[in-house]
Order: sequence, then structure tokens, then C-alpha cells
Amino acid sequence: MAEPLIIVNLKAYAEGMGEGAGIIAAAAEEIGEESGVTIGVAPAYTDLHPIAMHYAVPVYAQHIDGVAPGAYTGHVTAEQVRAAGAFGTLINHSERRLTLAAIEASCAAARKSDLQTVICTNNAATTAAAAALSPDYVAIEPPELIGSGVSVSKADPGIIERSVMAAKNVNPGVRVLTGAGISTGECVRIALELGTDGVLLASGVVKAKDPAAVLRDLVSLI
Ligand SMILES: O=C(CO)COP(=O)(O)O
Repeated sequence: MAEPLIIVNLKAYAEGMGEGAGIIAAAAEEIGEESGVTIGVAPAYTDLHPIAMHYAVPVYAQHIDGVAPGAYTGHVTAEQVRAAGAFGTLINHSERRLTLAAIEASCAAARKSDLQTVICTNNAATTAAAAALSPDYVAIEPPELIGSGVSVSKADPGIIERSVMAAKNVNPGVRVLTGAGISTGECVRIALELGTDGVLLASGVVKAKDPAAVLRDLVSLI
């Protein structure tokens, strides 16, 4: 198995912007170094550059549009986030859904700019479709558990197993993350035991009083 990856999605949470993004990135850097686990962060666009400049963590955009540089007002291109210091990008997050054609275009644009690609999916069937696009990762997140505090590892381990199988059947080179309600080391351990390569989470870290303590717990059973 590849080294496990943890990505903390800061979404548009007030606690995860500006100074808050810095606090979480600093914790990700510290716990990442301490544990040897790669911990990335996906801040708002407005925080990409400062976070990438100041912290030794992989930084992900939360979305990119699959368009080349040009007359696209209000769009965000792979080139822009790469120039801002992003290492990778989420694509098709449940809160930023795209059509299949747009997912493919974003994925191709990301690849052209050397961005690591993480396509988010909502079930095993969409995981199979996403895997066919050969991203670096697919991330299965059942929408009903996102932000619920109820962990996918415990509430719906079957969807993780089915998604791992679906991804491997379609494209064995694609790694699989899972997310939704992940908040403890036990959730992470179960996710890894079910065949994933890591987790994607948000509220468990972003809304915590002590994000470093949560991250330390998350890596504690790996
Ligand atoms: O959407 C998610 C990560 O991208 C999951 O969110 P929560 O960890 O808050 O459930």
C-alpha cells in the first residue's frame, strides 16, 4: 500500500480561513513530521498562496475549472492554483458537483499543470466512473454523512469496500480515500483496513478547539 494520505478540507468554514487556515496548516506540518504521515490541507483560494508559502504541507485547491487560460470571468484555472503554490486539487466535491464532462475537463487541466488529482464521488458507481478518468485518487464521501459527525467508517463500511473494489476493477493504479464524519484514529484505522489509502475530512479538524490534538489522534493507530 502507498503511504497513507490525510487531507483536511477547510471548505468555507470561518474557522478555516486566514489565521485559522494557518493554525491548521501549522498543525498538519507538525503532526505530519512527527508521524511520517502526509497531511495535506485544502484551503479557500484566497488562502492558497500564503499557506503554500509558509507551511511545508501539500496544499490542494478545493475545485478547478477545466478551462485553459483565457476569457473565463470568475473561473479558476489549474495554472492559477499551481502558480499560487497548490500541489493538487479536489474535483467534484459533494458541495461543488460537476457534470461528468466537466470532471474530465478539470482532471485533464490539472494533469497538464502537474497537479495531483482527487476526484470526489458519492457512491461505488460514480467511483467506478471517476476511476476510469485515471485520477491519482478517488475519494468516496457519502453525502448524507458529510458534516454529520457520524463516521463513514462505522456507519457505512460497505460503501468503502464496494468503492475500493469498483476503483480497483476499473483502474488498479487509482488510490482511494474516504471521508464523511471522520474524526478519530479509529475511523482512520478502519478506513485503511477496508483497503483505502487515507482519508479526506473537514469538520472534525476545522471546528475542533485543538486541531493539532485531533490530527495527533487521527494518525495514532496507523
Ligand atoms: O466533505 C468532507 C471532506 O471533503 C467531509 O466533511 P466532514 O469531515 O465534515 O464530514
